[in-house]
Amino acid sequence: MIRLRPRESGRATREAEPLRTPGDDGAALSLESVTRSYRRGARTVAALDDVSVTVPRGSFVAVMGRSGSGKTTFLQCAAGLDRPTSGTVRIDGTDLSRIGEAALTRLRRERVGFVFQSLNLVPSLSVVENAALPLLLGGEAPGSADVRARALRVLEAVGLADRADDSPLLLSGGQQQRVAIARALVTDPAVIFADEPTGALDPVTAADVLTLLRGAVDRAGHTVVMVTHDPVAASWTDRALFIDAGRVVGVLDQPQPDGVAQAMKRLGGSARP
Ligand SMILES: Nc1ncnc2c1ncn2[C@@H]1O[C@H](COP(=O)(O)OP(=O)(O)OP(=O)(O)O)[C@@H](O)[C@H]1O
Repeated sequence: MIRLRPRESGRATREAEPLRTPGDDGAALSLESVTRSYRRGARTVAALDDVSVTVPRGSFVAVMGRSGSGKTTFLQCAAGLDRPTSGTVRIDGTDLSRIGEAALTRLRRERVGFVFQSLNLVPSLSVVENAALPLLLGGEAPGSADVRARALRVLEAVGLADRADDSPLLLSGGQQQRVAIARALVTDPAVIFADEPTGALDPVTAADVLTLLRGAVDRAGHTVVMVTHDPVAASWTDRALFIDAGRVVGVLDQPQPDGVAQAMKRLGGSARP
C-alpha cells in the first residue's frame, strides 16, 4: 500500500498571490476575476467574488474552505457546469464565455473529467461500459473495438481491467471510485474535477484513490482540481487554495496535513477527515 509521500514540513499560508494571468498562458485552467452572484430576497450575494486562479498543466490542486464558502460554486464555474455572472474561465485556452451551449457540452464531455463523492456509475452497464461512457456519449459506437480498448487501457491504469465485464454493483466502494476515475481519464481530458472523491471512503481506500489521482498527474501529466475537507487528502496535492466567503484567501504549496488543518482552523472551519 502506498501511503503519504514524504513532504517538507508545513509552511504558513500566505495571501493569494499572482495566480492570475490574462489570456491563454498555457494553463490547463484559469479563472480571471470570476464572480458568481445569486439573488437572495432583495439582496445579491456573491458565492464567488472576484476569484482569479491559474492551474498549470500537470498539477494537482486542492480547493478547501468551510461549508458555504463557495467551493462547489468554484468547481461548477471552473468546470463549465455553471456560467459566472462576470469574469472569464478558460479550460485549455478556451474561453467558456465565448462558446454556446452545444460547444460547452462537447467541451465538458471531451476536455473535462469528473469524479464525485457519490459513486454515480450506471448499474445496468458493465465496468468497461461505464469507463467508456464519455466516449459513447460523444457518439462512438458501443461495440467498437477501439472504444473497448481505450476503456480497458484506463481500467488497466486503475488496476481493474480484470473486472471489465462485471457489473459495478459487484465492486466495493473504493473499486467503484476507481472506475469513476477511469471514466474521468478515458477522454484524456485537460482537467479532472474531483468533488470530495474520498469523502465516502475509509482512510486506506481513500489513500488508494489519492494514489491514482497523484499518479495521473505525475505519470500521465494530467491536471486535477479536487474539492476536499480533508487535510490528509489535501496533502497529496501540489497546492491548496483556501476559499472564504467566495474569495481565495490563502494558498499553501506542498501542503502538509498539519498546516492545512491550521489554515482551516484560522478560517473558522472544521477540517474533517
Ligand atoms: N443556487 C443558489 N442560489 C442561491 N444561493 C446559492 C446557490 N448556490 C450556492 N449558493 C450560496 O452560495 C454560497 C456558497 O455555496 P457553495 O455551495 O459553493 O459552498 P460550499 O463551500 O461548496 O459548501 P459545502 O462545503 O457545504 O458544500 C452559500 O452561501 C450558498 O448558500
